[in-house]
Amino acid sequence: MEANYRSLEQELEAVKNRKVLWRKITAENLDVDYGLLLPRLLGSRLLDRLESELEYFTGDLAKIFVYGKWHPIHRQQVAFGDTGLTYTFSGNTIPALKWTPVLLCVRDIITAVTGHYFNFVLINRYRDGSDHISEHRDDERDLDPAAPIASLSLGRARDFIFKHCDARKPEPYKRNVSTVKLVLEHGYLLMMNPPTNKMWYHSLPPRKNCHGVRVNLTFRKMVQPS
Ligand SMILES: O=C(O)CCC(=O)C(=O)O
Ligand SMILES: [Fe+2]
Repeated sequence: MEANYRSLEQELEAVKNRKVLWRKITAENLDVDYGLLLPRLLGSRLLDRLESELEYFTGDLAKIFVYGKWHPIHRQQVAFGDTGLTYTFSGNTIPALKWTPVLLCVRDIITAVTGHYFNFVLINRYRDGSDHISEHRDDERDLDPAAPIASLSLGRARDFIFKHCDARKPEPYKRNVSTVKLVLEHGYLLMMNPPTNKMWYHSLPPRKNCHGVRVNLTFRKMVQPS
């Protein structure tokens, strides 16, 4: 009775030919594309697989160092990538674990659909609406500044907010630049294209009434260790 059964990897492979209908959103120095990559059931199958096979970092790798103190992160986190890559952000350095077959498969479909190459993925797991990520820019030295970041969302939909750096400044430097809000939904891919991460902060704020897990995969291009 296996004739009609296709493995997750085979199903993902078929997405390589998918024509994503992108919605482009632009503002001053902000350039993002947003579109459905994985049909609902396939997205759920992928989420189930990640939920059963991923183990998230613990201990020092699940902390950040800000304002002179170590803090636990308000979400779970793990990273995979090419051998030897590390990612230093928020005062901590995390290593890339060896790619799993399914993560390589997802990376390759994103490359097929977008034309961009990635050697690293940071995975964030939000257990419920109290897990979140604060305003930040992904502009670290380890990242290739000319490459986009591809962010795949699975599970519970969450608000995602972009804020221009000048809108965060104190008076009289502050400028009134409107925030850009998106709801990141199950199966959708968000491309953050340069120079977005130079000028715009982004966050996934806590949402008290949101119950359920969200897993987000941000595929990135790191500059190789020299
Ligand atoms: O969970 C998300 O959608 C975004 C995560 C993020 O911004 C990051 O890992 O840098
Ligand atoms: Fe980010």
